[in-house]
Amino acid sequence: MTKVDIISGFLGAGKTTFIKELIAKVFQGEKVVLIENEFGEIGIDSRFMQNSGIEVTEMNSGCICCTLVGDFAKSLRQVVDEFHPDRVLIEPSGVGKLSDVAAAVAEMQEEAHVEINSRITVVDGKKARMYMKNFGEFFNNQIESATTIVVSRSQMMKEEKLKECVSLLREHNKEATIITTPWDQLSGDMIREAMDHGHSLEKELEEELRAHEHCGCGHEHGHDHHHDHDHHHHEHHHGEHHHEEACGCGHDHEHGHEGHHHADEVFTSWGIQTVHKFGRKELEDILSMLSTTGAFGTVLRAKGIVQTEDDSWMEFDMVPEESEIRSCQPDYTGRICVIGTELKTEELEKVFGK
Ligand SMILES: Nc1nc2c(ncn2[C@@H]2O[C@H](COP(=O)(O)OP(=O)(O)OP(=O)(O)O)[C@@H](O)[C@H]2O)c(=O)[nH]1
Repeated sequence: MTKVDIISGFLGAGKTTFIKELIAKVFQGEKVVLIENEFGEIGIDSRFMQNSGIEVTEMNSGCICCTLVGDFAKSLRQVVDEFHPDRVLIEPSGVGKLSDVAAAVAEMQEEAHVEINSRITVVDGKKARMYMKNFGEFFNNQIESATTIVVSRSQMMKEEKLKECVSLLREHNKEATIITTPWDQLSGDMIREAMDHGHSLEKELEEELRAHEHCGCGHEHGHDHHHDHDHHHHEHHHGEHHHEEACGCGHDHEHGHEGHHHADEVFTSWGIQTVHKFGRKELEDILSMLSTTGAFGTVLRAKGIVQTEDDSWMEFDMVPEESEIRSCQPDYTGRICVIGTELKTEELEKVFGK
């Protein structure tokens, strides 16, 4: 039986960084495959995993919980058949709904010989309040569906702010283990323990689900459930399709007060491959403009790898109010990906597409 751990989290939360930590500290000696789903068409992240010694399957240009759900099921089956791994890590795109991804895995648990071990959500502690308010439909779903929540950037937060963040998370999930200690201070055993707690929650949920399986509405219900134990969020999964209409079974099918959208109805991405050689200052200025002006739409994430004027290479990461540029090894070509809402692609083209 292959264990499946789903590591979700909103755009730029720290999923990839946390997965690196898991591979280095927790899954040593295990045969691990990572299925990585990027919303943008230009994949950036797989290169970060190149030296980690694990197999990486990339799925770009859409969301494995909506447009790519069929491809995703196929990929999961394929990696299990081909590699017989001990563990498959799934990194959904930052705008994926964890409940939908988990439902897609749950649907094929038996035939693919996999079992969900944990549903982890990485949360940028500094932005939790803002994302809850602005993108609650996606952000809260990831919180509500998690068995373990990992707060990133907690080392940059004052105690008061961290407390506030935890109580916000608790409003949406009373059961999950919340990791607030910076993960680089935790031993592999401690992280595993927090995940195993998630595992027992997952089992409880499955049992609870079996007990409630038939509500008599004639619809097939997915194998997923919010575990805030209030039943306002009773959600129905219908494989690839999401029905908005009332089904008359007497349950409240509201998908939270925010409505029910696919990620590609709300978020857009823009990307290019480029041979342009950027100056460090030039790149810094662009990232600062993306993050502080509305001239490019609402930019929630930018990342990439580009060549520099002196023929070395740099990779960059930008989330609102935070950007980072690092030197790195050369890549086969320069690549840039930007994700946000109402992106002004002509403006992005002007600054990046030289
Ligand atoms: N200081 C600090 N930076 C962090 C932490 N976690 C992530 N980051 C930074 O945040 C940026 C995004 O991190 P990623 O791990 O790529 O985030 P992601 O969730 O995989 O992002 P997507 O590509 O949007 O899915 C990077 O610059 C990281 O170095 C953290 O705990 N502390």
